[in-house]
Amino acid sequence: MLLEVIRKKHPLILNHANTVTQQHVADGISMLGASPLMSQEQLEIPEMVKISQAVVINIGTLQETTLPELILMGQIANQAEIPVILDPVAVAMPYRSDFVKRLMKEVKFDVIRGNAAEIAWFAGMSSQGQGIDADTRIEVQTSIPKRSAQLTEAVIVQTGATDVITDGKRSWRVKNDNPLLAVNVGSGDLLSGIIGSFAAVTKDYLQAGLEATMLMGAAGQLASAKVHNQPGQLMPALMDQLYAITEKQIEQISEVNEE
Ligand SMILES: Nc1ncnc2c1ncn2[C@@H]1O[C@H](COP(=O)(O)OP(=O)(O)OP(=O)(O)O)[C@@H](O)[C@H]1O
Ligand SMILES: Cc1ncsc1CCO
Ligand SMILES: [Mg+2]
Repeated sequence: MLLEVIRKKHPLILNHANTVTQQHVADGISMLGASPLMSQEQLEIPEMVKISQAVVINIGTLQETTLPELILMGQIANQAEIPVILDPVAVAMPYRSDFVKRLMKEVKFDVIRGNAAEIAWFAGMSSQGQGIDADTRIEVQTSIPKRSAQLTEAVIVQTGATDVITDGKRSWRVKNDNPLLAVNVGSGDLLSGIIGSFAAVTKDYLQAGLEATMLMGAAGQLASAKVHNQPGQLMPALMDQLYAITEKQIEQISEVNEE
């Protein structure tokens, strides 16, 4: 298991976060044992990527003027062979689709983490979801994330009531009992940062995606049990669990099936 490796190595995770949830992302990465760094300035990107062990690009509050910075971030990381994770927030909206196409022309992404509507877009399916939220009707078909993985050559982590982790050949489902996570804006962004933390300590990005998703699911369940249906209390409780959770607890709590 990789969590103990993260806690020992304390890898540096460079994030282009969105401006809505970046505090949650930074806190979560730090609580679980890695080290977050947020940057949005193109001129410092080369020196920042150089000291990082993973790069996470979240397009939640994208701007046209930041595209060159994101390309530079991704390209330097690609050259340095450190993992690059994409969180394609609301990618099915036409302008965002175009933005991500231009980004993916220049940058190879190792892992893409999104909800079902976002992941379906990479498979050529045109559901536009509802802004940042997925259309839950298309959530659990493994064939769609598999196709997305094959077309992008990235590991796909599709989140929802059931999470799917796939490289297009092997696939796992992780079942969640955490509806409080779904209403907390930024839990997906946080998971993308956590995936960056796991990918930072292994070249097996499929395993990184799986273990990160299991951690989030297990920590989410422990936190949900503590806050008694008060979703506003969930984020601090989740942070406490990310800090304290053990690999043994994750194994005991997670409901994981390989397909
Ligand atoms: N209906 C649900 N039941 C249980 N868990 C869920 C449900 N929907 C999402 N989750 C969990 O919530 C976390 C975030 O996934 P979600 O699909 O909501 O991401 P997202 O839409 O990108 O969120 P955001 O944009 O707010 O960050 C994941 O860990 C996922 O397992
Ligand atoms: C609400 C919202 N809008 C843009 S990014 C974001 C956070 C969820 O990704
Ligand atoms: Mg999202």
